[in-house]
Amino acid sequence: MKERIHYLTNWLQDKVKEAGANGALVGISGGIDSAVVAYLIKKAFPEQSLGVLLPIDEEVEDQEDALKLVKGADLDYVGINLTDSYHTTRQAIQNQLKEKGDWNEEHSQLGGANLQARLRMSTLYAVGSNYGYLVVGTDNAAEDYTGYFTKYGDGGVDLVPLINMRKEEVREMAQELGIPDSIIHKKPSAELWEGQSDEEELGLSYDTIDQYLRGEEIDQEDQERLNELHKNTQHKREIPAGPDKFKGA
Ligand SMILES: Nc1ncnc2c1ncn2[C@@H]1O[C@H](COP(=O)(O)OP(=O)(O)OC[C@H]2O[C@@H]([n+]3cccc(C(=O)O)c3)[C@H](O)[C@@H]2O)[C@@H](O)[C@H]1O
Ligand SMILES: Nc1ncnc2c1ncn2[C@@H]1O[C@H](COP(=O)(O)OP(=O)(O)OP(=O)(O)O)[C@@H](O)[C@H]1O
Ligand SMILES: [Mg+2]
Repeated sequence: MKERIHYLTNWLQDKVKEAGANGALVGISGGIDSAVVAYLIKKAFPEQSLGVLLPIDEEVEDQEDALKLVKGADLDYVGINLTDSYHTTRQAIQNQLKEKGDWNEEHSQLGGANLQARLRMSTLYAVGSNYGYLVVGTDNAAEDYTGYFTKYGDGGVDLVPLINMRKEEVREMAQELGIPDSIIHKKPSAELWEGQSDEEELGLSYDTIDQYLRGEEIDQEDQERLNELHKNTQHKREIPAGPDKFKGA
């Protein structure tokens, strides 16, 4: 793991240099994926890295794990509360669509969740452009394979250092980096609604997804679910589709 940490640190330095950028930032949720990225960018750019805390329906001061993390990593940080922006935008959308008679209540939870992820993405880019920093994402191999991220939300980033790492490898790296156990053993959650759990929503455990990613066989029912998730989210792993060049007159 030490070598892999060294490899990713060098890779981050190379990519930032290639881009002519000054450093890197990451959104800090208090979960393990952003914790590992936080430690990596601090190693790569000790004086030119930033953690960004973006609570929605919570005060910055109440983001205990996120604050513990940035302090433990000795990472410079900023907290920007997006609660008002989120509710104002969501309410405006809902009001107008209700007025048109088109509001779809069934889609509203997921719509709100994805709006949160995209507001965070817009904020990270605005902060990044202030410092000349690249936006570093936290998606791992399991999330990438299942498409478990918001297109242009948490998936909208410049660099994805953990993209080849299974969740078990992220945990192992977190241990090596000295990330607190309370963060490592926390139940994975996007926290986009009350009680959300990655594994419940996916219908698969990370252990099962990791097993598949290690090239091992998994239950047929799990394999079918995994195939369905992967197939339905293919569009998220590609650049937007455009037609072939028009060859007519
Ligand atoms: N075939 C296709 N070709 C091109 N575009 C296609 C498409 N099918 C859908 N789309 C587009 O994609 C949209 C659906 O994708 P998307 O907007 O991403 O939304 P969707 O995949 O429905 O939901 C995002 C999922 O990621 C999870 N998530 C989000 C954020 C963070 C985390 C976390 O772990 O922290 C997890 C979230 O809980 C949810 O399960 C559609 O509304 C449509 O615009
Ligand atoms: N409150 C928040 N403030 C800043 N960034 C956030 C916040 N919530 C989510 N994010 C960003 O969205 C990313 C996706 O969340 P995700 O839940 O997949 O990762 P995680 O919380 O780090 O780990 P885990 O998957 O184990 O919960 C986070 O890693 C983080 O960069
Ligand atoms: Mg999380």
